[in-house]
Amino acid sequence: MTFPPRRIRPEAWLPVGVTALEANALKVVRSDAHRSVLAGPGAGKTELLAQRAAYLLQTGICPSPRRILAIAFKRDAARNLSSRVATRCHPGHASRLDSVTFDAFAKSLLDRFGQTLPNEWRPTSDYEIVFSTDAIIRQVLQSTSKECTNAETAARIRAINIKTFERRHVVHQRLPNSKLPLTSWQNIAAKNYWQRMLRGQKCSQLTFPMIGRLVELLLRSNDSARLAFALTYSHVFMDEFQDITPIQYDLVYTLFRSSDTILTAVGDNKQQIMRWAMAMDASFDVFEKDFGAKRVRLLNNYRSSPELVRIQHILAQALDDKAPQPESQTETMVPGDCCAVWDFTSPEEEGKCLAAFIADEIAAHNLHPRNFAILVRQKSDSYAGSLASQFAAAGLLLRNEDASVGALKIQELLTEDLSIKCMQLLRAALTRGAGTAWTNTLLTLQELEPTGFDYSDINSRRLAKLLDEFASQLAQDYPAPPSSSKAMTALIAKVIDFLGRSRMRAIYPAYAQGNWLEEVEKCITEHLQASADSKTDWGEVLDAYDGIDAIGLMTIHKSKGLEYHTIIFVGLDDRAWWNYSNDEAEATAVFFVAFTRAKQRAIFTYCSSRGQRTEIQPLYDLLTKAGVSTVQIT
Ligand SMILES: Nc1ncnc2c1ncn2[C@@H]1O[C@H](COP(=O)(O)OP(=O)(O)OP(=O)(O)O)[C@@H](O)[C@H]1O
Repeated sequence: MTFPPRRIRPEAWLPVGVTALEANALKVVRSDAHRSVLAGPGAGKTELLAQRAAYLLQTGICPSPRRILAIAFKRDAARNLSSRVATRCHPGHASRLDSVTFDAFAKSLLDRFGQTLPNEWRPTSDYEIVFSTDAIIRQVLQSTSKECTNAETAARIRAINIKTFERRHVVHQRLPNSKLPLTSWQNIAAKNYWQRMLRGQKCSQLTFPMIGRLVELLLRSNDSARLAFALTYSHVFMDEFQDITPIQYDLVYTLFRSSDTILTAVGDNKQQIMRWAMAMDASFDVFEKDFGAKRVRLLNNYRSSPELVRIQHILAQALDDKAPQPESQTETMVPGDCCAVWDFTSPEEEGKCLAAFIADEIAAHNLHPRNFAILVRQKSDSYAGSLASQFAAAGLLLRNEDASVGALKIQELLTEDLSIKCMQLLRAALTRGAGTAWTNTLLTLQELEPTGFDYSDINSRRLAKLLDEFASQLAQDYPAPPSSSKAMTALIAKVIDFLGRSRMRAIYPAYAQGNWLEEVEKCITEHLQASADSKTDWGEVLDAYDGIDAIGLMTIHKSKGLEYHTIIFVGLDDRAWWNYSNDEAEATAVFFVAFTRAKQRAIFTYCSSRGQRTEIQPLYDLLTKAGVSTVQIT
């Protein structure tokens, strides 16, 4: 694909990389007003944002040096959008899209402006990011209740639920400019908790929700910081808007409500599976009211076959009886049932049958292991062991993407920028025919240039020469993967040194936090060492690192935003869905997310030795209503 480096007239602009967009999507792409886009799975919401970025950048409607800010909830979603834009735009345009997670965005603001917070709320500049722990909350609540002179207040504080304390009483509302007024027992407890986290140790300890609240306060009370942001960003995109928390929404509101920045929010209420993590109610309604955003619906489904879309619609109606009927834009490619429940007598039989089925499908239909995903509700470890050995017996590699390597899960490590850059460089230097890796590494070097890259030939040649020299030396020093962990550590250190540690820290703020860069470096080394196990060819090692030939096993939450030819959900039983009756709506949304990852086929397995299916009967009823049959596999 070639990208125009210069401006295109808006009326001459055409979608890039897709043949067409549905009419409503095109309207949003070209819109000059706030919009909210509600659409079902596979409707092309993320694609719409990528096209809108291309439109705004290529036409100059987002004029240099102004930028687009795209905020997502997860790193892989942020990366998904930036890589779609990178394949649709000239690098000079694509580099003006900042696609970040909410947490990274809030943290970068705290790092830049945190010291301007009022005394009462100012953290130490070397603050640490922590997760709230029951032990600290318990300790704060106990000491607060002991200090209380009023017996009733003390009793109420003692009775606070530790699990929901932070959400309900600490970060539930905007912070005041001065001290928290001690007008309620909740505020007394919250104040002591803030004190403990801000000043209880040598450096402040903050959770991401606390950071969000502090940043909202600092922007509210710092006009010039707010103005700087509004001037920087002409447009803001928010994907998966159904999952936004009140903390994140308040931050967006404070930053952009009074600015000329244009906001686009896309999402699907039926895929709201983060209520446990504070996702707000009716986020689209609130946004539309506050910003005067007009709502647009998309009706196409570019992912799933017509039959899968028909079944999806029955599930969708259980979540929203007014959900419009989407229209599949793809064809059915598989013969027979595209959805079924398979009943097994034992997990061994189940593993054997699934492995044989996938192996046959790969052979018969020219599919690839990555076309399949094994999904589980949670605790992937408890399924991985036995499935992996059955799969290995059938010549298939199953990889638990949820398994930990050091401080990260494999799936998280693979979306870490440091890991991506290191693997690209190793591929470019140590494998044959790695043209794409070479190009991407050059782009990385451009991105990491200290003064910003100017796209002159002389500069491009200078970086290409640098890379060439480094790659040749690496190939000479490491003809085969090192077998000792010491040598592997030295290799990764060398690669990161070449990219430039301080530049990585400057470009990716997460790496400027504590020793996060070194933590990720350790994970990369550990995972590469494991991937190199008894292999002598660099190509095979790097493929193993990326899991290129492996079938991924992951939780439904981790599968969000992804798509596969075939998904196999293992364990449609009460034990896996143990909290089904606590929040039926959310559980049904989780089920909907799993089902809608499939392009061509969705299979659910059940094994009586793992649990009953009484509690989750409503999920089975939905499948039955859609005409999905249950097959006893013997
Ligand atoms: N206009 C289009 N033409 C062709 N294919 C498209 C179009 N829009 C999206 N797609 C493809 O359809 C699939 C789903 O798109 P996308 O991931 O953007 O959907 P989504 O609405 O964000 O999905 P979900 O909410 O389920 O994660 C992707 O493979 C994408 O490349």
